[in-house]
Amino acid sequence: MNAIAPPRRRPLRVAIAGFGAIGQALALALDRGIPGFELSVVSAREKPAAARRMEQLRNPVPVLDIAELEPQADLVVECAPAALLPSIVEPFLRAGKNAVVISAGALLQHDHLASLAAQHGAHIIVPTGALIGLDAMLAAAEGEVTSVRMITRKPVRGLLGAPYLTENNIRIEGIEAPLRVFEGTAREAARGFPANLNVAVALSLAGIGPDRTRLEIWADPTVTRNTHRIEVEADSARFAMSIENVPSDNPKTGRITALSVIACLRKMQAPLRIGT
Ligand SMILES: NC(=O)C1=CN([C@@H]2O[C@H](COP(=O)(O)OP(=O)(O)OC[C@H]3O[C@@H](n4cnc5c(N)ncnc54)[C@H](O)[C@@H]3O)[C@@H](O)[C@H]2O)C=CC1
Ligand SMILES: O=C([O-])CC(=O)C(=O)O
Repeated sequence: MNAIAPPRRRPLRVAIAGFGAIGQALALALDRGIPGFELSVVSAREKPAAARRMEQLRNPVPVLDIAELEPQADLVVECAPAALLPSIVEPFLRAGKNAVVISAGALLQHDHLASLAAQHGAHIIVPTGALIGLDAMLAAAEGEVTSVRMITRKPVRGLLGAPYLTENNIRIEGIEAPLRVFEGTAREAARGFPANLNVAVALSLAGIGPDRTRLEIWADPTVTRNTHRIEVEADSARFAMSIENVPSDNPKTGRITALSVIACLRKMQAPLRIGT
């Protein structure tokens, strides 16, 4: 007797909102093939430039405005400037569709998004991104966590333009030794460094929240990589981890970030899923 073949589900159509360092790398990966997904549409600020970048794909897709994405896709991957987060994900959540969010820092200013997802049976998924160890952080947070501390060191050009530096008149151009530019909570860091500290917010959401997660930021002319060290004290374990990220075309963004999004999508459809 022939075995009955399981029904073949059609691939999930992916919209990429933001066609920059992360968006382009993800588009190329989807174009090469991630099982269970197909790229259906992207959004970019400058359409002619995006159309030129689209030529790198074997199967080019339309470049539309953010407001036009939802009907064209089953899932959105947000990889745009943080301020655009609500306009990108709200239409998808309202339609009961999932959103992968990489501008994690902006979630703190828009906590209605999680309620919106719950109301419509949708999910917001935050990949580990440029960080390390969210699996251990999530597991430890099932028990008692006493402290979470993160120390970030970035080359000067990875921090230039951060509102906290401007508001506090902190000049980092031309410094010759490491300078600690911030000490505070993940919530304060997200406000002051919106394009730099998504990782601290992701860590805090996995662990003990943005008001108890402590953070130091150093502008460091001696490093070439964005470096994050995490130190956690919990009743289940003590752990310390660090990651040194090779910058992508965008000096503020580590190359591993796009790879984390690709791995996150792959895991969503995988028959065998590894990690918390
Ligand atoms: N969670 C994490 O670990 C990390 C998160 N990030 C965050 O991810 C986001 C994307 O980062 P990158 O790809 O490096 O940025 P990027 O600056 O290279 O790309 C952003 C893209 O969004 C596009 N864009 C701007 N306005 C738009 C509009 N109105 N409509 C459509 N597209 C628009 C820009 O043209 C640009 O191509 C940023 O918010 C960044 O802070 C970055 C690194 C790590
Ligand atoms: O390390 C990186 O590549 C980026 C980073 O800090 C962030 O956006 O949180």
